[in-house]
Amino acid sequence: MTNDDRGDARSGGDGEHEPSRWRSGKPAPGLGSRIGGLLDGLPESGRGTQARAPHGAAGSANPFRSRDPAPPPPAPEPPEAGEPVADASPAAPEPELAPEPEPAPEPPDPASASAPPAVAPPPSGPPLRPNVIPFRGDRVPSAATGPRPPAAQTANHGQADQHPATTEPEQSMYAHEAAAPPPGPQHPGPSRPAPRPAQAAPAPGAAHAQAPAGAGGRPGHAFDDAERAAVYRAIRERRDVQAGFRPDPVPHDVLTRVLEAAHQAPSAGHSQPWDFVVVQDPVLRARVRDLALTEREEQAGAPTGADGRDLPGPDAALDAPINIAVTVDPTRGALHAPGRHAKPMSASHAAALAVENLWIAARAEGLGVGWVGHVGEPDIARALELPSYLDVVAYLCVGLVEEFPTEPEPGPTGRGEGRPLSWAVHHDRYGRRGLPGQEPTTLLEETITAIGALNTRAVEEARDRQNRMTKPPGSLGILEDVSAQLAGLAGECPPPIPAPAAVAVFAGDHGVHAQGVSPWPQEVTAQMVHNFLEGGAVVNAFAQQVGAEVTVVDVGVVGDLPRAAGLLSRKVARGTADFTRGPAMTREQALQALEGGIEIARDLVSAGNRCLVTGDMGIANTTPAAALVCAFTGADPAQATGRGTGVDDATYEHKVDVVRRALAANPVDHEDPIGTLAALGGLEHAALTGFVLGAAALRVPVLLDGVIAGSAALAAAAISPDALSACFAGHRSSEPGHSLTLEHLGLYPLVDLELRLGEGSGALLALPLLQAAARALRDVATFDDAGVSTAHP
Ligand SMILES: Cc1cc2ncn([C@H]3O[C@H](COP(=O)(O)O)[C@@H](O)[C@H]3O)c2cc1C
Ligand SMILES: O=C(O)c1cccnc1
Repeated sequence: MTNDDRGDARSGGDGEHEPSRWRSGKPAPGLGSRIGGLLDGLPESGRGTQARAPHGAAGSANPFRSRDPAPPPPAPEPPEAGEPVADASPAAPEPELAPEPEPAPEPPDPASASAPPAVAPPPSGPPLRPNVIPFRGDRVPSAATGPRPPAAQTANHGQADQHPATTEPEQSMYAHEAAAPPPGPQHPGPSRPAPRPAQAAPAPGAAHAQAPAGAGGRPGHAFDDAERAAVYRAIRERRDVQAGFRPDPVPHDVLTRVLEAAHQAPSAGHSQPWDFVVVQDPVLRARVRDLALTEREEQAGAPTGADGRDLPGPDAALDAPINIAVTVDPTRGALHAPGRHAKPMSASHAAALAVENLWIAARAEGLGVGWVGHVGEPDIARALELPSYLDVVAYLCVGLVEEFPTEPEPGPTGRGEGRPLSWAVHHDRYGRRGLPGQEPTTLLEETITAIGALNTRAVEEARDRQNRMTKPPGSLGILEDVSAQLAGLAGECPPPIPAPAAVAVFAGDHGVHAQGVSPWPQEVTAQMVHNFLEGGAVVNAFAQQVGAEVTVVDVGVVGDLPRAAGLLSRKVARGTADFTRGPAMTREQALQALEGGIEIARDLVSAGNRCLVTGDMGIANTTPAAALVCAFTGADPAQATGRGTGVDDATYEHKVDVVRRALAANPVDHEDPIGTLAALGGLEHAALTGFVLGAAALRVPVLLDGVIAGSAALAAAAISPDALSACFAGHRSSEPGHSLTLEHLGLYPLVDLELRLGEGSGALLALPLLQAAARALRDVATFDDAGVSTAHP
């Protein structure tokens, strides 16, 4: 890195480039009008950055875009002054992940060594939580019971739960029933078979299942408060327990009740296709343990960077006093049982439901259950010498445990918080997301709304700490800016170390390849995807070196790709159209790819990753990247176009002309960044744009690779300027369009090694720098702490 380079980057960006209209900070051009009133009706504080000052020389909201000595104007505070955008981060509580109210006291659980917190009643105020029962029994919601605004609905819950008998009818979720009894039998009628008598030890409270409606002081079929709380508690506190089993025997009656619960699972045609092989023989359990050990060793060398150490300990099969293999016989039941032929998986689904019943009942009994999920089922079937017509659905380790983990089982990275419910609920059409009673939004709308500026308080704390750290002020150079940006992004100082990291390599093909802009045949895109999956590409080597995981995403490869671990199929189209003749993509295709990128960011973060790294693969993709750079920065094609994989002079001239013709064929609408992306980008560029927006919404840093990622970041910043708060330029590519991009966005490249590869290679090399910056802020002692004298004034 030279001083000259630094000087360039410090200038903050406008240079000779016309200050682009993309940086005007206006509401994201075209979004509101073109994708259905994106910002309409949002409160000012919920508009993300759309109404705020833009980045860049004209008034940067991000103090790191420029290294000018003059202090930039303070960034506006995010909606909750001084706080991270809590509801945008999976690390911060989502509405449904809100802290539990104080647990109600309850008698200690005799079967569990340490009594877990008692279940709390549903909260009495907003926000909406899952695990509430808006409607009871099996009746369809009527107008009277249909979704209500969240506040009213939750208020009803609180009141109904706390004072069911005295709740005002119009406030009660049961009001309609008080006024008019629901139709249909209140008691199990003759058409409904009476519950079967328990065959062995009846479950506690089983008698209640036969109680007439109204038991517990409530009309209808609902359980009373304590029973409902117990049901939800058992579901919520079910844990995958992989360690800490006690050798104590499991009492026969307890085990029988748990198996009885499993045996009551639903199955097509009541075929009950499961069996439960209760394994106590240490020889058999040791066989399964050995299988688990082998799997762990094999995964340690997996090419995508998965690490066998992340797998649960293999010893649970031996430590737990009982193992249970839940098997399925797909041929059991009547030949014409419903679904038998149309849905061949239905038997396995039923057996999986039996597993869940078993698991929940075991939790209620204080028994830990750990699923040995990473060993092949056929191997387990062989180890247990099962009949050939049986398949294994689950192998469970069961026993009394020292304690139940307080948090749900972590993801493969060991850090996963899981997906909030609101990400998983769709209204009518997939993609219209929201909790019951909420106005559904698209993924893109929700994402843009969540994006916010850096937290200035955390930035100031970082600056203050850096000046007190045992080093001369400013001596960590750019890394001081980096760590302060990380603090502002996280909303806390010191910020979390950006680890683990995951690189997503988005792959797509390009219609413009037909114009001869790359010396490489198009099929190299698909061939390289295979190479990534085999672990043979540069991105794999670099990811391995820096401890990142590689995920490959097919957003638009022309050819068919096989199903493979580490490959996500999100194919929007088989390549784009030739943009010298019209738009490369339709708006719908671009939106689909954008949302695909957001979804990948969400999935990687909810799996526990704390740094996202961009990667790309697509023969000819430097051509649309150059076109996007021209469109978003105002650069001329002769400035922005590079040699990509290494074209000769004649091809280079032709490539510049192709970019010029593409811009002529697709006049840029400065009010419409998504339209511009659709017209001039590629599917991987659009997905990368979504990936950047998704990371910013989650307040997780995103390390940008070269010109492909840079052109996507230009689009992301045009859609939502504060998305740049999450962006770190991993490196400076040799592609001239990339330097223009960095300058325009005011991003400072961490590495400058004349790389011109893509795939995520340059960004991965910068990962240790990003992590070191955060670690320094966290670990370096202050002068006070270390007793080191400060400089003379
Ligand atoms: C073997 C090979 C591996 C690559 N890995 C990344 N790229 C990079 O080069 C391509 C863009 O350059 P152009 O626009 O000139 O085609 C993209 O696939 C990009 O990811 C590669 C290219 C090749 C040939
Ligand atoms: O900078 C990049 O991302 C790049 C450069 C050349 C070829 N492919 C990608």
